[in-house]
Amino acid sequence: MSRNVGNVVLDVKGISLSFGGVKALTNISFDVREGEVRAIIGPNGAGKSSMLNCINGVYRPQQGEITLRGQHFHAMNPRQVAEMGIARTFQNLALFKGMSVLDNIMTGRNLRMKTGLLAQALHLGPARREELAHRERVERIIDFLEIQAWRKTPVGRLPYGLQKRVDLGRALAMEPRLLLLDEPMAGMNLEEKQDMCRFILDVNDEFGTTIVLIEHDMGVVMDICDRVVVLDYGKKIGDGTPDDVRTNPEVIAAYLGAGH
Ligand SMILES: Nc1ncnc2c1ncn2[C@@H]1O[C@H](COP(=O)(O)OP(=O)(O)OP(=O)(O)O)[C@@H](O)[C@H]1O
Repeated sequence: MSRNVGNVVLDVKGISLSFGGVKALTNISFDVREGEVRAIIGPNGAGKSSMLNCINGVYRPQQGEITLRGQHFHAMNPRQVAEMGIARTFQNLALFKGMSVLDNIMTGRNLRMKTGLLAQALHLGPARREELAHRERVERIIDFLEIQAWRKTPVGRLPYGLQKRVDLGRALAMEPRLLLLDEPMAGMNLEEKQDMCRFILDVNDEFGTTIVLIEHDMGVVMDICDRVVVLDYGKKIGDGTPDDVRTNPEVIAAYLGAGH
C-alpha cells in the first residue's frame, strides 16, 4: 500500500477490560498512525468490538491508557471523545429507520450545532442560517457517497448495503479525523463490498481521515489495510502488515482453531 502515513495519532497502551469474570481484553497495546487504514481482526468473541468501545469512551478499561495526539481520554464519555474528532459506525446499524437518509445524516451534525434546540424548533434567524450551512455539508456527503437518489427515502426501506452507506455518511457528518468502523462490510454481497471498500479508501484519500476498522473478510483486510492487529481471546497475537500477519503461525492457528 503506497499511502502517506504520518506520526502516531492514537496510542493504546496496556489496556485490560473485564466484565465480571470475563476478560474481554488483556494488556493490549498498539498504535495508529496519521492517515493509515488499520484493521483489528480476530475470531468471534476475540475482543474487537470491546476494543473500539474503549477507544470511543463507551467502556472504561480497568487498566491501561489511550491517548489521542498525546491527550489522555481515560475518563471521557462518548460525546467528549466525539468532540475530539473520533466517530464510529456500528456492527448492528443504529439508524432511525423511519427517518429519511438526509435526516439520518443530519443527526451526525448535532455535535457541531451551536444554536439550541428551541431556537432551531422556532426557526429563529441564526438557527435557520446555521441549519442551512449544515444542510449544505450533508448534501455534499450525500453526493460523495452517491446516494442522491434516496435522499428523501426512509432508511428502513433501503437495501442493507445502502443502509450501511448511510451509517457511514452519518459518521462522516461529524467531520472526524479518526473514523472507527465496526464490520462495515458485514452482511454485504460482493458488489456492495466493493463499493464500500472504494468509499473507505476515498474517505481516507480525499479527507485524510485515519481509519480503524474491524473486518472479518480477509480479502478486504489484505486489500485496503496498511497494518493489522490480531486479537484472540482478548490477547494480541499479531501486529504488522497484512503479509506479516498472514504468515504468522499463531494467527493461522487461531483462525484454524476457530473454524475460519
Ligand atoms: N457488555 C458486556 N458484558 C459482558 N460481557 C461482554 C460485554 N461485551 C463483551 N463481552 C464479552 O467480551 C468478550 C469479547 O467480546 P467482543 O464483542 O468484544 O468480541 P468481538 O471480537 O467483537 O466478537 P464478534 O466478532 O463476535 O463481534 C466476549 O467474551 C463477550 O461475551
